[in-house]
Order: sequence, then structure tokens, then C-alpha cells
Amino acid sequence: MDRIVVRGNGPLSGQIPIAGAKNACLALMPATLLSDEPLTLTNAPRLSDIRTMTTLLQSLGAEVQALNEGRVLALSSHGLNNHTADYDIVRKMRASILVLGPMLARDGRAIVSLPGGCAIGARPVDLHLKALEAMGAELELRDGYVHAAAPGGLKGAVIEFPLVSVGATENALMAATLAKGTTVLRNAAREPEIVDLARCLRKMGARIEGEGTSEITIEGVDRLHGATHPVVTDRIELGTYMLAPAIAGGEVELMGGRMDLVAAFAEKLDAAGVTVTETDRGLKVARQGGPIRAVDVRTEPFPGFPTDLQAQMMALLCLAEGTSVLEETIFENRFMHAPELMRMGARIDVHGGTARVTGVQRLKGAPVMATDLRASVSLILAGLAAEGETVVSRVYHLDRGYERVEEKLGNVGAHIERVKGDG
Ligand SMILES: CC(=O)N[C@H]1[C@@H](OP(=O)(O)OP(=O)(O)OC[C@H]2O[C@@H](n3ccc(=O)[nH]c3=O)[C@H](O)[C@@H]2O)O[C@H](CO)[C@@H](O)[C@@H]1O
Ligand SMILES: C=C(OP(=O)(O)O)C(=O)O
Repeated sequence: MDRIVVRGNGPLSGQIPIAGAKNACLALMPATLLSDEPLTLTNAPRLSDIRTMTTLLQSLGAEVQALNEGRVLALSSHGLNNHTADYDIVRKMRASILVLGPMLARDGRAIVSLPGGCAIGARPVDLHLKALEAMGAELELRDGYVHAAAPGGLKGAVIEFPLVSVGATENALMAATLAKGTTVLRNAAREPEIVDLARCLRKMGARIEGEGTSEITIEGVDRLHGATHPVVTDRIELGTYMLAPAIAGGEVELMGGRMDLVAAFAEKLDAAGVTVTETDRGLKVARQGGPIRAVDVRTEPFPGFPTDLQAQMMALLCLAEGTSVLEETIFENRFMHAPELMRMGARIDVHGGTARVTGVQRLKGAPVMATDLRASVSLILAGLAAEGETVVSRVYHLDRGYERVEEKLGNVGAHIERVKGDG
């Protein structure tokens, strides 16, 4: 397995293009299951998670062609001939559960493996299942699979989520587009990826109002048709690369970046002593004159500070003047990067969902590894500012969500390379 080797070498300068969002694309791809007609997604990111969703959809009999070097995905569910999403694919990626709602809505049946927990938490899918049950689905859990049936079709329902779930909102939203009558989703997730999915579904003929607010209303229609849709910018890739000049110094322009996607995060950067300005091509990020300042961070559903940027923000705060308190409220076990950062000289105390980070003058390179995607990239960011060499192994986590990280950071002056071999 490959490793990423980073050598801290001072200020960065130049431009980094930001790709389409992994988490939007992973919800948009299953939307193809709602229609017989082709769905074309442009601005798709080239990531292993996208290849996993491709394999899953193909296993169901859908066609997925990657065109233009993977930037365009041409999907069609015309030949759908299997309604079972197999454990061997689903266990690799939790977003696989997003095929459940669409398959059930279109054909009245679906069998989908339960995804199981993962490194950052237990991550149950009870809210996805309850929402589908409220729409009239009959569900049975057998041998690790959800067996779902709605022989007479799904029916509109009022669904109030007890907590905000991105995935459950997406599954219910897709299912409701073909349900009979009106569905109201209350306490719905407001993430930009939800808005992007709703816009795509509307292009396919769905009748949806309220996306981006906590109440979404969907009038079911008889059928959806084909569409072409560009995947929204990846706000998590954007935020990650915004942290590169924040940590290493210098000035970097993030091409395609949008302030509305990262407003809560940019506010914390500003408080930490990092300037973010809008340009006509994206966002420009530069370190202000003085040291990095400690800031407190609490992760929350959008529009709050995203949990998917908590690990990367922690890397910055390891070098701040003073003590920062980071509170993780979304996932119960999302501080696995802390012990690895401590191996690089960071001072961090973790108690339950809270981490206290006391800034140090400098970090030192070390061999490190991570057990999830954002933890991995936080170690690369720390490596940009560390003395000596940082070697990050288990790079397959990184490849789930970052395309060519070494190329993007290398182009702005970072000393970073991918070494092929054992990891
Ligand atoms: C592919 C994708 O888009 N992944 C994102 C999505 O994950 P995902 O959609 O899985 O995350 P959710 O928003 O559903 O999870 C939020 C919280 O709700 C809990 N929960 C969720 C569903 C459920 O049925 N029952 C339940 O208890 C989860 O365990 C978690 O504690 O949103 C997360 C929160 O912004 C992000 O970190 C992930 O990157
Ligand atoms: C947690 C993440 O992804 P997933 O929900 O696919 O595990 C992430 O993108 O940081």
C-alpha cells in the first residue's frame, strides 16, 4: 500500500482547483435508480468512493460510464435486474444505504445489506428505516440485510426526524419523489449536498420545495425522467485546502471555492488569525501577520462547523497560541487523529466528546497512520508545518475522498510525494 511523505518547508503559494463533492455525488448517483432515463453528472470527483458506488450500481444492473477521465458520469437504470445490494460492497462504504429509498420507490422492493459501524462511530440507519416505514414500506431485518417491500407503492407522510441526519434526509427525499401524495420532512438536514440533490431531482421532474431549510415538502409524481446535473463544489475538500496556507503560511487561491459553503468554518479561521477573501474565481486564504490564535470549535449540522473539518482544524490549533477546546457533537469517536498528532509533538487531552488542544511552538515529523479519511488528511496538514519528515500510511482512507492530494499540494510548493509500496 502507498504512503504519503511530507516534509515541512514553509510558505505555500498558487492555486488549488476544488473538485465536485464526494458526499453530493454519492447521493446523486443512486438517484439514477428513480428513472429509466439517463442521468448525467458533470464535475464528478475521481475518488475510490465513487468507484465503489459505481460497482454497487452496476451490481444492480445499472449502467455507469465514466467519461472525460471520470469527470462525467453517464448513468442509466434502464436495465435494472437485481434488487439486492450485497454486503461485500455495502460494507466498504456507508453511503451504499442510499440505494434503498430509490429502489423501493421505483420497484416496490429492495434488499440492502446493513452497512455496520465504522471507525468514527456506530452510525445506525434506524432513521432511514423509520422514514421509509412511515411511507408505508414493510421492513424486515434478516441475516444482516434489510428486506423492504412496498407492493402498492410508497405513500406520502409527515416525517419528523428526532435528530438531523444527512443520509436519512437523502433517502427519504429520493423515496418521496415517487410516493403517492405529499411528504413533509421536518428537522431535515440543510447541507449543501441536500440542496444539490433536490435540484437534480427537480431537473428529473420531481416536485420539491424547501431544500436548504429544515422543512422539505415533496409532492410525489408518477415518474421521473433523465437530466444532466453538475455536482456542487466539495466544501470539505475546500476547507481542507484552506487550512494548508493557514498552517504552512503563504497565500493560496482555492479555485471554485464559495464562502456560503464554508461560512462557519471561515469565521473560525478569521478568529484564529487567517484571512479568507472572495475573488472572482474562488476564495483566497492567507495567514495574517501574527501567530495562530486559539479558538473553540463545536461541530454541528450545517450551517454549523462541519464534523468533516474537525480533524483538519485540530491540526491547525496544535500550533496556536493558547488552548482551544474542540467539541465533537456528531460522532462519538472522532478524535482518532489526536494520538497521532501527539506523536508529532502536539499537546491534546481528550475526554469523551471534548478535546483540549494546547498549542506548541512546533511539530516534529513522525511515521503516523489514520483510521479514517479526515484524520488522514489532518496528519498531512500537520506534516506541512512539522520539522522533518512525516510519513502517512494507510493512504487508502485518503483516496476515498481526496483526488491526487500530493499533486494539488505539490503544485503550491509543498514537499509531498506518494511512495508506492507497503503501508
Ligand atoms: C456520504 C456522506 O454524505 N457522509 C456524510 C454524512 O454521513 P451520514 O449521512 O452517515 O451522517 P448523518 O448525518 O446521518 O449522521 C449524524 C448523526 O446521526 C446518527 N444517525 C444517523 C442516521 C440514523 O439512522 N441514525 C442515527 O443515529 C449518526 O450516527 C450520527 O451520529 O453526514 C455526516 C455528518 O455531516 C458527514 O460526517 C459524512 O461525511
Ligand atoms: C465520514 C465521511 O464519509 P462517510 O460518511 O462516507 O464515511 C467523510 O466524508 O468525512
